Amino acid sequence: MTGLEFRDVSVRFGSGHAAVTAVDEVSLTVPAGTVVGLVGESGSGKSTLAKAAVGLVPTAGGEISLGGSALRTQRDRRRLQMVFQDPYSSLDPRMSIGESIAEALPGRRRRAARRAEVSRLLELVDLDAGRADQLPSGLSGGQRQRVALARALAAEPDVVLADEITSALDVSVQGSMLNLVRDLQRQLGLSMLFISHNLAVVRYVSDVIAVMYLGRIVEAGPAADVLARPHHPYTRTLLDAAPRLGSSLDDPVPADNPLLDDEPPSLQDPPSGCAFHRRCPIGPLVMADRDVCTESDPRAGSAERPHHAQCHFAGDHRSVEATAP
Ligand SMILES: Nc1ncnc2c1ncn2[C@@H]1O[C@H](COP(=O)(O)OP(=O)(O)OP(=O)(O)O)[C@@H](O)[C@H]1O
Repeated sequence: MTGLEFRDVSVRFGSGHAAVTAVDEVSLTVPAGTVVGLVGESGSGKSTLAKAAVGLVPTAGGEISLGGSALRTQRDRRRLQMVFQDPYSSLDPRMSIGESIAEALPGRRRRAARRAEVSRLLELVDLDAGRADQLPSGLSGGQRQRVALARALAAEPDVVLADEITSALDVSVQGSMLNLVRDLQRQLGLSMLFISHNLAVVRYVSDVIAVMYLGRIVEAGPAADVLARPHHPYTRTLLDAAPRLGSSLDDPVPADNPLLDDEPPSLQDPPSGCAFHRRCPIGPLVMADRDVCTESDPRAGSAERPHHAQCHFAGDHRSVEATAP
């Protein structure tokens, strides 16, 4: 079982002058039993990549496979379950939470068996089984998001795609949601693509971190490695901007810091060479070689190593800075 694999996947929206490549030849694997954190600014293409996997947007190229087989039909894609940011709109307000979860259970079951399974799932997400008959309106945002997660798990997915599942929650309950994700991963060996624009959140749950910028994965690797030795200047910028989480999540998750204070370039008119060169903090330090950053696309040089980055100076920044005048 190789997990979920994106190979050279592209997604385009619009046509003619208005065309944008929201996902640009992305390759990424979510190995079985692993949480892969996908981080990047708003508009970098994170949601679009996940939506392509579940068939909500069509791909313009590449292949998405699960366990080594290409996902082609909606039936194949049911092995993936997506949980969205907004727990208010993702549950039917007229259905009890028990009914919502039961609806996602595969196969036919007797009533008592369904109820038992719903109870098990509610308890799995730390909700009292006695709540099964409540309507979502009786629940807080954090509780609804737990129900949304239970509903996703009810479908017995191979991979859960969690898209900003803590962003709409009160800062004070984000920590317990992240703890739940971590517990579930340990308990069930869950495979997850965990999307957030907040690196402080991603670092808490992820085994692997992938960094997305302007439709591309610009760096990916084992989480500890990426955090300790970021190869790409964009990742370093995100790290500098991310408030640190302590070793325990008893404290609320720190509020978001703006990642960078300027806007990312337009997808309609992407920069030449390296897509990050106009904002790159090391650009001015490597003046002599700067043509390479403005003229040459670094992706051509990136290797398929466990920790890799699309930067002409990947891994060299510290020495570049040390030798800069
Ligand atoms: N249905 C669509 N039609 C046209 N453009 C779209 C569509 N969906 C997304 N886009 C564009 O694709 C780009 C990537 O958007 P996407 O939502 O995937 O980014 P993101 O990294 O998930 O950010 P956010 O957290 O803000 O959703 C953006 O420029 C967005 O405007």
